[in-house]
Amino acid sequence: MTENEILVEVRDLKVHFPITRGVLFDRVVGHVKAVDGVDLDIPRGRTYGLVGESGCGKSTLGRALLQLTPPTGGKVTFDGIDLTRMAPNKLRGMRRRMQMIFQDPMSSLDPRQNVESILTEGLHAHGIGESRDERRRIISETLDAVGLPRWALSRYPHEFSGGQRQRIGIARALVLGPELIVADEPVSALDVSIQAQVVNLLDELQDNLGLTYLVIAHDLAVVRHISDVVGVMYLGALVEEAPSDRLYSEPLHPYTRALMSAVPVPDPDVEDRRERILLAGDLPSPANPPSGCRFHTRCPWAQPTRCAEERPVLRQIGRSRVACHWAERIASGELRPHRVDAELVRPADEGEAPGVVSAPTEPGSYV
Ligand SMILES: Nc1ncnc2c1ncn2[C@@H]1O[C@H](COP(=O)(O)OP(=O)(O)OP(=O)(O)O)[C@@H](O)[C@H]1O
Repeated sequence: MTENEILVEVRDLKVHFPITRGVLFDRVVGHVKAVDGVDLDIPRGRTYGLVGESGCGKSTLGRALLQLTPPTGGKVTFDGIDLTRMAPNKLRGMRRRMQMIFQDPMSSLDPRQNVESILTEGLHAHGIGESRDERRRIISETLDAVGLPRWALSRYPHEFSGGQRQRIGIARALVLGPELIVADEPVSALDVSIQAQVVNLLDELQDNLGLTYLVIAHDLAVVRHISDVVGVMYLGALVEEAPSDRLYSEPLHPYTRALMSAVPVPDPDVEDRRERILLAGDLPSPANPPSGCRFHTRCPWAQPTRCAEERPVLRQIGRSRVACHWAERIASGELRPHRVDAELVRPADEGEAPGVVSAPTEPGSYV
């Protein structure tokens, strides 16, 4: 493996779901542009975190990357192989190398199958293991790797706690020896106390097995600790992508700043003074996205020129890629946030400091 070898390359990926109407015959009356032109790279052995509010297209992107949802356009290359042009039978063979972990292990595990049967099923489907003994060995090693005891094999999913069920879900993916794992909200159904254990397990498995992850989460804290690079999605497109430390210390896109400002800081002094940006209004419909920059209808920094007409491309600014026409001038403080159907409030002790925009929406409703 070479340093920074790209395992997954996504180019101009689009997934548009048709909206149909009609009594006798379905007519296509529009499209939900769930993913609408995404470019990203995931280096081998690294973790790409994908964040954004509900409905912005994260899951659809993850599924399209694995070709579980057929893309409408664009290209996904895995280890140099173009998956979007692959015949279905060849793609089935590739699935072994690319696995998915789901949010709710209870609904993704068949309650009628015991753990042994759940794990053996994948081995059979992909013709892994020459003999029964060989398959048993693979399964035992996988159980050890995810920290489940041997007696788990004869038990059924409902006999386990949420955290253990997620370990079964991870084992089911791992038993096939994948290189890439797409984890869609892997811990959001778990108690906070259990979340860290599962995140640590994913981390440890990556170190031991050289796995590559795409971790999808609406919770910025989950993604922060596990990701090398984080991409922020809004209405089907990436608005910012940066190394994890950089994104959290210096968010450049107004939407990223809004997301970050919703995360509480443990230090009470910093917490009192930190910028809070509550976005106005709801997420527009992906069937009818705003013109120009999709975020301009909610952006506290939207300008009278360009924003409503010209769709910004992701462009490199320092170590980040940002899709905002004004990112540099916002970062320097030259452009100030203004009222967008929202009330501008300044922290009492900060005078002319950047404004805090409060909106008549539920706090936290956008993350
Ligand atoms: N099979 C489908 N048919 C039609 N529309 C779909 C389909 N799957 C997803 N969508 C729509 O595509 C958009 C993106 O959905 P997606 O589930 O990818 O978002 P998300 O960011 O993962 O949200 P969540 O965290 O709530 O799952 C939504 O508007 C959703 O309603």
